[in-house]
Amino acid sequence: MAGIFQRTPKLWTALRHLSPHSTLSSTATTRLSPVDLHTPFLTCSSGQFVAATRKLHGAGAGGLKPSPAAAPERLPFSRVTQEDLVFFRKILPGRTITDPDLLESSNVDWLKTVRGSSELLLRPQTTEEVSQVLSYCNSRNLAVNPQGGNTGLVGGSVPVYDEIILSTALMNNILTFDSISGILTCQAGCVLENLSLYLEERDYIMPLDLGAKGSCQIGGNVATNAGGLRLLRYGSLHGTVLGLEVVLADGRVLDCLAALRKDNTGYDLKQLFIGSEGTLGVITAVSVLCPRKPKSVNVVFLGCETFEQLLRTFQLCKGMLGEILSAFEFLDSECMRLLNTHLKLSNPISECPFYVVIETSGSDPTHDGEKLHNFLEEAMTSSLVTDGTVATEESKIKTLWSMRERVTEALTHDGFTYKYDISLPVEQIYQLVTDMRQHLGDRARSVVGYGHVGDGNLHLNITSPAKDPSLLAAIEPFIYEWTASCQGSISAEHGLGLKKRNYIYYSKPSQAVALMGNIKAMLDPKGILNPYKTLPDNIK
Ligand SMILES: O=C(O)CC[C@@H](O)C(=O)O
Ligand SMILES: [Zn+2]
Repeated sequence: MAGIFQRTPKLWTALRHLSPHSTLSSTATTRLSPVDLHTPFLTCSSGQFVAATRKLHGAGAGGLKPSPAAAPERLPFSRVTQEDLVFFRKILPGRTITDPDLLESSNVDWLKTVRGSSELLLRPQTTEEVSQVLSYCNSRNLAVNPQGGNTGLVGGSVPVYDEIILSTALMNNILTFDSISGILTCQAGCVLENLSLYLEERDYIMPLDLGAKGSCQIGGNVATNAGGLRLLRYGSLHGTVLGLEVVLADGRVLDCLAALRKDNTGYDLKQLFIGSEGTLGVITAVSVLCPRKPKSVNVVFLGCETFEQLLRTFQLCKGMLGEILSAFEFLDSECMRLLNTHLKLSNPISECPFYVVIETSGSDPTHDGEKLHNFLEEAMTSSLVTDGTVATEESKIKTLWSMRERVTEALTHDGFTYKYDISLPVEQIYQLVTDMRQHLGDRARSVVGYGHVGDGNLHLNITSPAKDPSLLAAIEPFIYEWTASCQGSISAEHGLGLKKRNYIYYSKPSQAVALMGNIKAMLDPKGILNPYKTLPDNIK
């Protein structure tokens, strides 16, 4: 059951044509009944559908070679020989892949913007096998590209040249789950969605939820420090990952897989590997602190006239929904246009410059419903929102979430996409989109803004009919300079990978980058792990 509310009779009339929902008006003549808000449901996002489409469609137009600027020279690593293959086949029988057709999808990133030319894919099942592989590669000076679900957006998960692809896909066992503490321990190759389903059967959820959950793997999520849609509520993986098992470049196994909430015995080494994009070690197992599955989830889709009103809605929402607020996401009208045009998704409310997806997750449907009702009434009477719809039933919730989760997919049908993942003080996040539009004029096909308002994380995406170096030159370094002028981050949650590594200095001082270089040299002296990623080509 879903409800729609609106500010004016005219809008209400328009909305009634869209679907036969109940209404909540600011004049309080018709209100959302408690039933609308209290209907129980099982899960709260449409990740499965989005992930499945992601798998099928891949990305849109554009070249498959990294641009010369993005591609450094091949470093002097050894090349795989027949003797090497004999060794790998001995330790990984049937899982040493050299067939070019089978290698194809592992050599290309999801966006189809980076293509490597690896001739060897290894599929270990155990930590011991990973250790044997790395120990051998290190001694032979063979470069290795660790790979999870290959859903990354910065070219971090595919080889640049002929690096050996080390896939974690077959390391997909759940090791333990403690139903009292909620601590899950599993191998790195477990697909995020499978973990979510496993946990939901036990009344828990993963603290992480992403549009790519049908394909992405937990090891890859941790390696990129993926943020996603629940970060506002459950925090980043730096907090929810309690332990890691990592195989170092020389094959040593670092067992930091403790499943403890508190542990102050020395430096917290696992933190180094969270977000290191496979450059410091290969994550082979993870223990994660999982929240209880909420008993009551509501999703609201709202329209705002200005970004200023959207921010005031966020402020109001934090105050009035408090502990039950679990997501506050936005998309602009350009995103809505792409969803309509390319995916045929229809706008569930009337047209607005900005749209907001708010999710509440709590333990008491009556309490949560009342809070949400009061918030919506206040948001309307103070004219912060112009239109909206509420969903409590699982399928409606999925439909509303897909308006936000499928923007990435819609963009792939719009042309070659330049992607930016920026952290800024929340008041400034949309100004960047406005300035970029003005700066580019009609040189871009679309300039869209969406993202995680609750985390101050903007996804600014720009499309053109095909890859366009002059457009790129207009975007960069403009966008990085703009971000740096606000002390923002040029990578909020996607990592630096191949594409962004040389822009690190816009967000990190040279001392910090130099220290990162020292850490890399200490843990991986030959530099065999995911070369050409994360760290800049020349460390100052
Ligand atoms: O496509 C993007 O740029 C963002 C993808 C993802 O981080 C999201 O929040 O939807
Ligand atoms: Zn995101």
